[in-house]
Amino acid sequence: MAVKMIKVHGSGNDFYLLDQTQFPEPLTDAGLKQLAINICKRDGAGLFEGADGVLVVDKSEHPGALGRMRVINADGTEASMCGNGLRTVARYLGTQNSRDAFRVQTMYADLKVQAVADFAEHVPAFSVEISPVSFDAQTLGMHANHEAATIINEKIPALSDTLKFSAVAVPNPHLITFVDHETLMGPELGRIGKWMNDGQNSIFPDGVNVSFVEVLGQNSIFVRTFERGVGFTNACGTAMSASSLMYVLLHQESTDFNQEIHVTNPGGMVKTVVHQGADEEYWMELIGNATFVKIVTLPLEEALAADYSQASVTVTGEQTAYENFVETLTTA
Ligand SMILES: N[C@@H](CCC[C@H](N)C(=O)O)C(=O)O
Repeated sequence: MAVKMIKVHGSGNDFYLLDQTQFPEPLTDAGLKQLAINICKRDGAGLFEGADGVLVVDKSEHPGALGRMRVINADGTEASMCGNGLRTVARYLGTQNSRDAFRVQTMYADLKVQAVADFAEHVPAFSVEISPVSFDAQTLGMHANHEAATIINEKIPALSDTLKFSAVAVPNPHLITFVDHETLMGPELGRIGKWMNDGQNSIFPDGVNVSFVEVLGQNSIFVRTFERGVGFTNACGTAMSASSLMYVLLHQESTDFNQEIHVTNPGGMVKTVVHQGADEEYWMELIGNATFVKIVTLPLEEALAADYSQASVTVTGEQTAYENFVETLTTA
């Protein structure tokens, strides 16, 4: 049996999108994990250039949801959400069903998604809802500062003498700190990110996505992320949403809810808007590219055995358009 996957990305955070409805029976969780570990490997060991994870699309039984998205990280662990991935899944399901605005089932919520104006020619873009938000240590799987119930803009002395962290689940766990440019580009992010995701530390035993954020100007931030289950990525959509939330909450003197925030990252840019709902709950809009790079087909048995010799590929041409778009960001 052949498996068809689409290589996609949002801000350079890249995935293989696997529609399980192509199979007579969906793959088992063990099969999905093995596939993700095999095909995502970098440096020529995976399928083509590898990926940060696999986006698994399934049918949804939920009324109003056009489909379901599961996120398998490159190391085979499953994440509750993926903001950059959701935009590409929204594009995939929207095209299949000729719909512009709908919901997608994710692990904890059926999230609103919507097609928006292209970022540039052949750079289609989507807006996706990021929620639910929680600061609760139990939800985050966090054991820090003598079992503090929340950590918002506070030092975690075990991690760093100087940095102040905020821990927030959106709903996957994030640790956010605002830093100067030197710290943004320095070694601390790698040190803390690797340590918090070693599976042995007592602060985040299940791991956490760690982001360093530099404020570039009013409603303009740069986010660099070390992702749980992956490592350094070009961008992490939920991290950029969590960082935008903390930017609004901690910089009320210069910004507020419902304002568009320009978020740059090593792979490009997105826009975010932070909202506070009627019940005081926070939620974010994440708006960015949903790029389909190529379509890859290979025998399933071979993909599961990490043999890519019979893989065939059709390139869409969208990556060139995306790279041209990113070029305009650096020359603007
Ligand atoms: N890249 C994603 C997040 C993927 C999941 C993350 N690695 C985790 O384990 O929580 C995004 O764009 O949000």
